[in-house]
Formats: sequence, structure tokens, C-alpha cells
Amino acid sequence: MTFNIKTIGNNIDEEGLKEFGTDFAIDKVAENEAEGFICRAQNFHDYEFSKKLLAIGRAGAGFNNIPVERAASEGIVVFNAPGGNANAVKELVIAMMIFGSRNLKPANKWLSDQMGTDKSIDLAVEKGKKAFAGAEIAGKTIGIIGLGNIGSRVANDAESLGMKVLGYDPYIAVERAWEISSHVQRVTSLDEIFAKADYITIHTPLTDETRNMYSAVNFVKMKKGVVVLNFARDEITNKEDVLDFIENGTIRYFATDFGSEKFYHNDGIFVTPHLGGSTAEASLNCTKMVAHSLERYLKTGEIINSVNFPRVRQAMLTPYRVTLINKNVPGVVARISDAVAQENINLANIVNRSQGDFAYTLLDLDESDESKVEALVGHFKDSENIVRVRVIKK
Ligand SMILES: NC(=O)C1=CN([C@@H]2O[C@H](COP(=O)(O)OP(=O)(O)OC[C@H]3O[C@@H](n4cnc5c(N)ncnc54)[C@H](O)[C@@H]3O)[C@@H](O)[C@H]2O)C=CC1
Ligand SMILES: O=C(O)CCC(=O)C(=O)O
Repeated sequence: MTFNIKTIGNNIDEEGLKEFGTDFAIDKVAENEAEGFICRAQNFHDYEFSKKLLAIGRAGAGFNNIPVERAASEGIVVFNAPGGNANAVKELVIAMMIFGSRNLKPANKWLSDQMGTDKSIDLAVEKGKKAFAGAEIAGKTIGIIGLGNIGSRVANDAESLGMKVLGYDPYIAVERAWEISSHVQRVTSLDEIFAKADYITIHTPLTDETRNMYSAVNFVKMKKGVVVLNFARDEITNKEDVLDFIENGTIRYFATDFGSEKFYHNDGIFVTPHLGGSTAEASLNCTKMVAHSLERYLKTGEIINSVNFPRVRQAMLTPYRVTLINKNVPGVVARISDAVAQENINLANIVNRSQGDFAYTLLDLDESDESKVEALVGHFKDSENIVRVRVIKK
């Protein structure tokens, strides 16, 4: 069987797509004919998914561009590439912190406005440069909100650059916590970050808690002259409030990956065009990661790095595997097992894992008779609690 994968947008790394094996055809059919999508930041909230679509690979970290709960309810598994672009974002954040501290935006603008001979400009430069004298980051305190793949890397590198590091992440994953330098001080209140940090950077998903976190209600708690960075998501920032707090001197410099017309012309603000994860390396990593996840899911039913279904790894040793996406309600697994028994099929293995309102059930059938497997699937076709059934032949 050949699976059709459709790339959405023109930003998908071609080299990374070569990870797909020979059973996969890339961009050979229309979107509504594909079993899998690979996308970046394209917005799918108003998109009508076709019944054929089984999986979406988000070649990046953030997945707020995809309606993941609706996708689950339509039997579509969404994968992302955790950590695939974390180094890229970390490098840009460190660069932007130094860029701001050294007043490089106004300094460069001033230089670009100089006219005359090299000699006269050199004289003017030596006379005028004191207006842009900056500050060093070593010895300063950085507060990092979110210590995941990106935040943990920023924390470790800031610490090696001589900064005192405060980290806030009430939901930190154990494996990330192990990776963070013991010199990074974990704080349990955001207000401690706001009160103590000379630099503040956020590396969380966009959630109800983080939306508008950079707004007046928190800016008033920050130190005068603070440097604030947002390379996470646009909606974390209240742009009018940023402009007000630059104007009143609280924020010395604001760096962000998400712009606004008023930001571009402000000397205290530096905007990059959503470039955090845009390096050749990150693009390749992320495409490879989601290609692997899609390939594995489509060929074996195993789920790795999904954001809307639990992890399921199970070697396929039987002639047939049936996978079901079902509502997470009582009695479904019992009914599935009953159907297997009614068809007199030997069940070699059953896995059922839930996440939120949906669950994933994997049945390994010790049965080579295709007609019996078809009869079993017939039991599930009209069930209101089962949204997707697939048969995978070894
Ligand atoms: N500018 C760009 O191009 C990129 C932006 N991003 C953004 O950065 C975000 C973080 O990326 P990763 O570090 O790779 O994700 P991640 O999932 O590895 O880490 C996110 C961390 O945020 C923490 N967190 C969640 N809610 C929090 C809260 N209210 N307060 C404090 N911590 C909280 C989580 O516990 C987790 O440790 C992404 O969700 C995405 O929005 C990611 C990659 C590229
Ligand atoms: O795909 C991109 O360039 C955006 C990266 C990003 O924002 C993410 O991975 O969350």
C-alpha cells in the first residue's frame, strides 16, 4: 500500500522528506486525497479535514495553529517535533539579549545615517558612540518562564555566560529537570521573576495562563530598565502595553519574533519575522522527526510524539493489527473485546490508552483469515463511540 503525504505551504524541508520510505508518495495527490499532512505554522482552525486524513505532522514545536481536539474527534492523530528547533530558538534568544544590551539597533541606525568621508565618519563615531554604551549580561539575573526544550537550553547557556538564572515552570518534565544545570534556581512564583530579573524571556506554549502574560499587570512588577523577550507566541504580548512601558522607561528593550507596525520604528524594540525556528538545521530536524512519526503511525499504528493521543509502542508480531480511535467513555473496551470473542479470534495483545476525551486501542490479532478480520471491523463501523478503525496487515 502506498500512503500519500501532502506538504502544506512551501516551507517543508525537502531533504527531510527523503526520510519517508518507498511506501510513501509526497505531493502526488490533492489535499483531500492524502492520508498525511506535513505543515509548519499554517492555520488549520477553519480547515475542513477530509475523511481520508489520518495524521498531521507539525514540523515544529508549537501546535496552536492546529485544532488538536477537533482533530482527535475526527480520528486524526497530530504529531509535533519536540526539541527539533530548540537550539535554533535558543541561539536567537541569546543573540537578541546581547543585541539589546549593547544598543545595537539604535547604534546601527545612527551609523547608517552618517554621511561624509570614512575619515570624517570615524571622527564622528569616536565622538558619538558613547550614546550607545551598553551593558554586559554577565553578572545580571535572567528570569526564564518555561523550562522545556528551549527554556532549559537558554538556562544552561545563560548560566555559562555568567548570568544568575531563575527558572519558573510549574509543569516541568522530569527529563528536562535533569538536563538543567544545578546552578539554575527554580522559583515557584512568577512575581519573584518579575521582581528580581534584569532579563525576562518566555518559552511556554500559548495557553490561557500565558496569553497576555506580557502586559501592564505584570510590567508594573518588573525592575526599571528590564530587557524583555518573546520568542514564543504573539498572543503572549499586549503590544500597546509594551509601547507604554518602553515610553515610561520600565522596559529598556523588548525583543520579539512577532511584529506590529508600531514596533518596527521604535528604537527600544527589535522584531524578527518569526525566525526563531527558521534555520536549515531546525527545518531538517523537525521534518525528519515528523516524517518518522507519520511513517511509523501509518505503517504500524504506533504513536510517538503525538500532541493529541498517548504514546503507544508495540512491536507488531501478528498477521493483523486493528487500531481504533474511540471516545474515552466506560464500556468501550469491553464491547471491543466482546466483538473479538464473537468472531472467535484469538487476541494476542490489546493496548488501550486514553488522553482527554479520546482513547486509542490497538488489537493484535492472532488470525490470518482476512474475512474474519473484516467481520470484526464490521462490529465497529456504526458505533457512536468509535470514530476511526484501521486494519494493518503485517
Ligand atoms: N519563534 C519560533 O520560531 C518558535 C517558537 N516556539 C514556541 O516556544 C514554545 C516552547 O517551545 P519548547 O520549549 O520547544 O516546548 P516544550 O513543550 O519543550 O516546553 C514548554 C515548557 O513550558 C512549560 N509551561 C507550560 N505552561 C507554563 C506556564 N504557564 N508557566 C511556566 N511554564 C509553563 C511546560 O511545562 C514546558 O516545560 C512553543 O510552544 C512555541 O509556542 C517554539 C519553537 C520555535
Ligand atoms: O515553523 C516555523 O517556522 C515556526 C516555528 C514555531 O513557531 C514552532 O516550532 O513552534
